Amino acid sequence: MSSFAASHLRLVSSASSRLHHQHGFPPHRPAKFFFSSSSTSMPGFGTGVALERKKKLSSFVEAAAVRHFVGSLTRAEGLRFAVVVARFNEIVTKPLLEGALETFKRYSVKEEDIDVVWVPGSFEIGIVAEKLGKSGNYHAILCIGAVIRGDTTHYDAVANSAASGVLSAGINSGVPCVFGVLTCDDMEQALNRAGGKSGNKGSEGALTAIEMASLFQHHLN
Ligand SMILES: Nc1c(NC[C@H](O)[C@H](O)[C@H](O)CO)[nH]c(=O)[nH]c1=O
Ligand SMILES: CC(=O)[C@@H](O)COP(=O)(O)O
Repeated sequence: MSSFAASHLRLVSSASSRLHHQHGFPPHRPAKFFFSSSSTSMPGFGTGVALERKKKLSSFVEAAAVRHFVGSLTRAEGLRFAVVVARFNEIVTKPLLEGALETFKRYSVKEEDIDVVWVPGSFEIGIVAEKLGKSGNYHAILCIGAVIRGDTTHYDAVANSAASGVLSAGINSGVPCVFGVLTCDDMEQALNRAGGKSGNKGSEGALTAIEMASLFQHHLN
């Protein structure tokens, strides 16, 4: 398992209903908005170490009452995803998509819970992501593209539009939209990030999509 995934697993949320009752917060959203099952704790929470530190560090006492909400990578079953992929620079976006699909599979997302939508270029990703988000059919949308610098300022326009398009799609639809669009100076940089020596950013994007989908579905719903 990658260190990225391992750190997610360590960060599984924990808090006790005792704290909930003690502090009576949030008054309007009781159990449902609260932590879900996990025996794994934030480091130091509810342990002898925490009690020891409580005595020494009054600020830690306050910190112990703070509730942490983190999406889980191990509760992906049943979550539905769309992947919006740009055909432009397909030699890069195809391996990014493959990396994403492999990662979804590895984290127990079923093939029938994933739809892949192709668009001409990264500029077109945002509008499609927003429509998919608003459809109510998906828990998260992963956006994949590769913008590679040319001779003119066209690169900046496409890269910035893709970023703001994906951001707007998430905000306007209320569904997490993940930015898996490479913005590279040359093809070598792009291929290195599509399964080459710098990893696969499509795979990383899938992990982010699972975490965000879980956060929304299991904690913020
Ligand atoms: N140059 C790149 C583009 N350009 C195409 C645009 O995304 C768009 O399809 C066109 O302007 C029509 O609206 N797309 C990329 O994904 N990557 C590029 O490097
Ligand atoms: C986005 C690009 O880099 C490319 O398609 C445009 O290249 P150019 O700036 O050389 O026209």
